[in-house]
Amino acid sequence: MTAAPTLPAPGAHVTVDGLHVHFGANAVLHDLHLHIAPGERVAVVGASGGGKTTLLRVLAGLTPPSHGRVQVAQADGAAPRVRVMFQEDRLLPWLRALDNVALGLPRTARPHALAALHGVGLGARADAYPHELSGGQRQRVALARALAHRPGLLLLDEPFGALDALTRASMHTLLETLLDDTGATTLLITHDLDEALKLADRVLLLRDGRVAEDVRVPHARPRQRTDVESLRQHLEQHLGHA
Ligand SMILES: Nc1ncnc2c1ncn2[C@@H]1O[C@H](COP(=O)(O)OP(=O)(O)OP(=O)(O)O)[C@@H](O)[C@H]1O
Repeated sequence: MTAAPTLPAPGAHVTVDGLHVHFGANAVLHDLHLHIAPGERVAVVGASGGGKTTLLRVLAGLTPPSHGRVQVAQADGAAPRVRVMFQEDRLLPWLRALDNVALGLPRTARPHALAALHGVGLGARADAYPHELSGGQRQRVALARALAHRPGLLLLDEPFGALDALTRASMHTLLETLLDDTGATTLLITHDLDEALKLADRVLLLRDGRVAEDVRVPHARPRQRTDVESLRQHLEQHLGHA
């Protein structure tokens, strides 16, 4: 019998070598190289249309590379579990919150799905349909669904972009706690430099289809604004030219 995936997966290792993605004549990613260590949290920023979502989709296996090598590997050799969370929650409207979280998990993992829902503070709303939840609550269900699969690699595409500032701030705190618990390697696409500097260990700036800047964020938690202010200014300056 196959065991239910109830144990945390160690973070996956990501290797991208010489990645090119073309859509017809449009060369979106051009000789991109990237290594992400297990458990690392990387934010990706850059101009609109600069290829951030394309990179995420390649890592998710949704867009094939035109050239190059992309590898997502678990340290223990297990098949990597990759989950994606988008700006819109993509919950199935006809399924209750718990059923949305449990979708794709074996029946034996249902208690685990409920635990994930508790983890995002929505254990009491397990029977609610998506339309009965607020936007922030639906994103929390989406986050529980992503994490219930114990991903080795969590890919987040502007997951909090549609939320108000207060809800976004509480989602940041929640995400940090949950990532500390799961150890998932994380790639976060964001337009918000403050969000990038708050949540990530590294910030990558994409320009001309490549990684133009790769900066490490000081590790102190909670981070003080002064720790990251010079980094923010540095990235802002480069974003201006992205
Ligand atoms: N399936 C596709 N077919 C053709 N062109 C595509 C496809 N997907 C993306 N593109 C093009 O690739 C380029 C990069 O798009 P992508 O969504 O990766 O950028 P982005 O950096 O995520 O942008 P944004 O910050 O606005 O979300 C754009 O010019 C876009 O039109």
